[in-house]
Amino acid sequence: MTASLEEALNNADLLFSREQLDIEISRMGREIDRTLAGERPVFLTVMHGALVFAGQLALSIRTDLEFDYVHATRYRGRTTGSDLHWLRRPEVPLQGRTVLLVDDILDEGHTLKAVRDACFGMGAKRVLLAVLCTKLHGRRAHGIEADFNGVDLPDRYVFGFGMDYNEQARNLPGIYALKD
Ligand SMILES: O=P(O)(O)OC[C@H]1O[C@H](OP(=O)(O)OP(=O)(O)O)[C@H](O)[C@@H]1O
Ligand SMILES: Nc1nc2[nH]cnc2c(=O)[nH]1
Repeated sequence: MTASLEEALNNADLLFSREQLDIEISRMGREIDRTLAGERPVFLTVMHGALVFAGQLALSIRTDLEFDYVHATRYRGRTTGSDLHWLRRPEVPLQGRTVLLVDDILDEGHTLKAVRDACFGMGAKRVLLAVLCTKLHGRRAHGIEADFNGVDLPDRYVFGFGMDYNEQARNLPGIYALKD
């Protein structure tokens, strides 16, 4: 049975506060500006998880951005991933464009790998990956890593700051991890 959010919080640790994440996201914005060197990218948010992070990251980037979003989900409210379901593909033409792909978490990497490949399939010339957090373990899909990363995480299920615990907790202002 699904635990309530209260039960989950009683069985979780706060890993990163909002204040700590604010600092890292501002740093990422500066790094992204330097890398873009004035080029206007498609800022492609992967819904739902990236919603909170993407808004804050966009405000930390000074280069102008063209917004679009995709909706792809592999976990669908559960704590283990399965096959990827596309609910929305990019609308903005990506031919010849640099895409800044924005997601909350790089875990096993299957989601971002599939979305990145889809962007290349639509003609993107370069796809840069920006994630709020990266989970450290040996299960990453081959050939996927973040170009811009906020914080590293232990190998535990996390929620908050856009990430869900059974579709709860996305608006918690920090990253929490379930105890093992
Ligand atoms: O690296 P992976 O193991 O593929 O996992 C990362 C993905 O999992 C989460 O999405 P989820 O499928 O939970 O959908 P959501 O964004 O709606 O929460 C998260 O937002 C990433 O997109
Ligand atoms: N909420 C959440 N989504 C994920 N997607 C992949 N890993 C995770 C995780 O630890 N938490």
